[in-house]
Amino acid sequence: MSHDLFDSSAPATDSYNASQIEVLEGLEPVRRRPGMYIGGTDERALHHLAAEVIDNSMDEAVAGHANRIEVTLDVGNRLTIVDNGRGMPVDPHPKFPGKSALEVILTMLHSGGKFEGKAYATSGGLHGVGVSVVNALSVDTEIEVARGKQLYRQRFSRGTPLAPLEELGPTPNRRGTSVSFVPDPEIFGEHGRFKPQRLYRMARSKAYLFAGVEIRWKCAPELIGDDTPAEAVFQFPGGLADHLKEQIGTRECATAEPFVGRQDFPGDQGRAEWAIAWPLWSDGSYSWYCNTIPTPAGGTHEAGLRAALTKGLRAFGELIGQKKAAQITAEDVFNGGEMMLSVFIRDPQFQSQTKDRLSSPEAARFTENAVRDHFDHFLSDNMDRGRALLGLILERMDERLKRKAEREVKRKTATSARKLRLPGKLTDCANDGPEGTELFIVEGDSAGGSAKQARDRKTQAILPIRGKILNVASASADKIRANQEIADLALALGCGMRKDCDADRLRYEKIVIMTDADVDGAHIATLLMTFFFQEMPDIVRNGHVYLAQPPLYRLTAGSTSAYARDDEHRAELEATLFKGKKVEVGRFKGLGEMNPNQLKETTMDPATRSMLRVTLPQEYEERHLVKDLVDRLMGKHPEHRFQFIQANAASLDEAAIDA
Ligand SMILES: Nc1ncnc2c1ncn2[C@@H]1O[C@H](COP(=O)(O)OP(=O)(O)OP(=O)(O)O)[C@@H](O)[C@H]1O
Repeated sequence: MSHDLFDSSAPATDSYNASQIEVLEGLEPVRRRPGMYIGGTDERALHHLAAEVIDNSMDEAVAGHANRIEVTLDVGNRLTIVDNGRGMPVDPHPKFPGKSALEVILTMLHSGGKFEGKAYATSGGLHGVGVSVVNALSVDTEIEVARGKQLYRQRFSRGTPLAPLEELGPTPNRRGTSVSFVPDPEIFGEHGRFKPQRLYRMARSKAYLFAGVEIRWKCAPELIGDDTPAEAVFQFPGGLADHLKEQIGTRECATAEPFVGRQDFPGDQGRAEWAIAWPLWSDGSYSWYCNTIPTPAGGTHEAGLRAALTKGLRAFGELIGQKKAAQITAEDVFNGGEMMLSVFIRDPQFQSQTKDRLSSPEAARFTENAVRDHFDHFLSDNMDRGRALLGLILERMDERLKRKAEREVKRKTATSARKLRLPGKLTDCANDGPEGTELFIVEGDSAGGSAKQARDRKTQAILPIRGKILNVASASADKIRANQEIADLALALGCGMRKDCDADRLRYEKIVIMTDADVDGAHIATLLMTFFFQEMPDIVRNGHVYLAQPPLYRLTAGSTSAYARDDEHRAELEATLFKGKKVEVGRFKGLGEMNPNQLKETTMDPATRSMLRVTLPQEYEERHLVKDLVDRLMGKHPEHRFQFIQANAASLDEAAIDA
């Protein structure tokens, strides 16, 4: 059966067929779009490669299989991470004949041992993507595995194995994995080099997060430029508390001891550890982790901590009769605090492969419950300590409320002061600030009345002007200054005139000249444009001035009706929409004749109206001739006008002469 849609005479689509549908295999998608996997190709992304490999060794440690990790940066931008864990599996993979598990891990996305929670309980790895991405984006990767007293090795370049897995012979005293790689300059550029200081900090913070691991840092001396040591050993039996102590140094805090704790979640679901202090002077510092992965953007574990601390302080306030404490917000508790929170949970969910933010919903409840109990004890076991902390937080709360009240007063006085200076006949819009607001300059009071009803009160202001305003091109400066209409206009716009004109101070985003669609209306619009050009040229140049396009006719036939801007538009509508129909034509004598709904629909509502933006003719503007043109057309000497009309008459079409 034939159908128009399948018509063979349709334009050829031969080139769009199965051959156009690509499936990126293996690690190709990673090289094509590295950003999807590591968040870009900048310095941060480069260091993300290091984090992926270190995280794998940390997962081995947290699972109880490793207690030592070495991080070594060598010349040639080579980074090597060695652990003494179980070693990546090397046996042939049952699903991929001829390939070892190691090769599968390194060359296939979504291969890993952390999906099921059998080999690891609370791991940072979960997507099975990390080390294969590192491999794809490295020009030289070398993996060594010591397992079952045997040593194995395989090398790769840009994700492709250079040879099959080699068995190198016995290694009786060694076990674990070594991953050594050089990031690909094709991806990260020639300048994409590891920064010793960044790696050093990364290695150190990992050690704080898990007391059961020792991390050794080594860096080729020629790479060390700053005060980063070339060698260091990190082990922190006190975990986060050690880290916090170092960070606080000798600063005085609200409580002599920090709030430090650790709590398992019920049902073997993981645990939370935290270390928090409130120095008297601090800008605040926050470190959140999940399964040793830093989550700088926070997430659900952080939300749980917020809730626990805020509710805990409010409850303590109630306990000691401090009613004010009910108004404490998380902002009061967090601002100026130095906080570290590390949770370990099963099967965590992050917002992306770069794991910046934890999104597992259960982490909020687990963390809140775990912390809350300890915090209640921290406050009430030693009442002086509780009072001291509550005192500091209440001070911060008072400051916040004071700032808020001041802002409120400032805002109010600013608005009322401004309102005082505004002309009486201006009907202003409710929104403060120019964004999205419009001033309609309307001809005559009756049109002003309709416009007031038709406007959007929030964003549209109305300024009615009476009849023809002064022609500024032929008036003296004194006369202009003395003119009330112009003074009102200038006040409403707020941007100053002549030398003082500053388009940035304009009180509205758009100024819309809305006059009747007749000769008088055109004359008034011309006078206004002359005014803007001469007195406030920048607001024209910056495109703030518009001409409304009210219709001249309303055409009706039965239940169909439409508006026509001018005679030409009317003829067009009669020949199309109303073709063959008996049309009733109504002519609007002025804007004031339209009812507010019609005015809104045709001329004022941004969704349905059309407007013209007033611009300066480019070729005149470039030659600084606009002023000259305006003077000739609008200035004191009628003979110049006459000459202009004679010279240009041929180009004026009949319709214009008609008008
Ligand atoms: N140092 C290591 N020791 C033991 N096994 C490892 C080591 N590094 C990686 N593996 C194994 O390789 C698998 C794949 O690692 P990969 O880094 O690709 O992903 P992942 O850690 O599972 O998840 P993610 O993509 O979230 O990092 C791991 O799940 C683990 O089974």
